[in-house]
Amino acid sequence: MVTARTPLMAGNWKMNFNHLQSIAFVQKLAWTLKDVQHDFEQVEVAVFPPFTDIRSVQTIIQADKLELEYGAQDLSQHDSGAYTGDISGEFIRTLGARYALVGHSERRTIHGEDDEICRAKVNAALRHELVPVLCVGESLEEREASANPADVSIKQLKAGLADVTPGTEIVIAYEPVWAIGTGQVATAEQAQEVCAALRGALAEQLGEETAAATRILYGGSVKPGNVASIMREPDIDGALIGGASLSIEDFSSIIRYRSHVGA
Ligand SMILES: O=C(CO)COP(=O)(O)O
Repeated sequence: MVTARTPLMAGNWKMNFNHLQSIAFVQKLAWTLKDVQHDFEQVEVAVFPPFTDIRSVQTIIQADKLELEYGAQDLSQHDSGAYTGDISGEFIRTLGARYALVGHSERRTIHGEDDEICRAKVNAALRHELVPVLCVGESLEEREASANPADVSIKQLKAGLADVTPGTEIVIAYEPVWAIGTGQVATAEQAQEVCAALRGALAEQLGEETAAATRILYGGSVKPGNVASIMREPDIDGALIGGASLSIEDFSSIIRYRSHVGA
């Protein structure tokens, strides 16, 4: 059973793996975790496949009774109708998904999604009983231009959660843009500083109780070699992993960070 702030290791596949590859990957991941006797009560594992893979991932997880969770990488802010190319939260929920990413920096920069769109998408996810994983984070220019590295993330968090009520399950992912896909991971101290500030902002917006129960993930060049030090920080409750989540070896090693020497 997943309880509040059970560490969450989430693999964001981005636009990788077609549905056949996704089947092979999820089966192999499940076997690998079974082999190492992964304890799913200690660490929750979720994958975020492309939309076209979700049905296949659902079928494998249900057929083999796997304890993996899954979610979508995005969703429409609309529920149905004339929105060519959009995917409704209702469709995603009907496929048994638990999560939906909102406002990943690649959506914000490549697809022009601003805070208002993210706010509408958070609300759409909640309307359809999906847990929104709101992604926030600053670019290098924004970090250098600001006295407080958490400013941009706090602004994005407050805007995205503007309509959320206390006690609602949400997940926050702090992903500094300069650390995504660059191999330049934030130090554990840098990540902790912003995640602690985000928890403070959550407390202001939704109250202490919700802030204390909400998982805040770090994302940006998480690898087997750096995950244990990141996970030692008190305000970091998991990781959102891009590149390394496409390798069974790396992703399962990240999931098993507790077994790393010195962890
Ligand atoms: O964007 C990310 C996850 O959402 C991070 O990607 P990388 O782990 O490849 O840096």
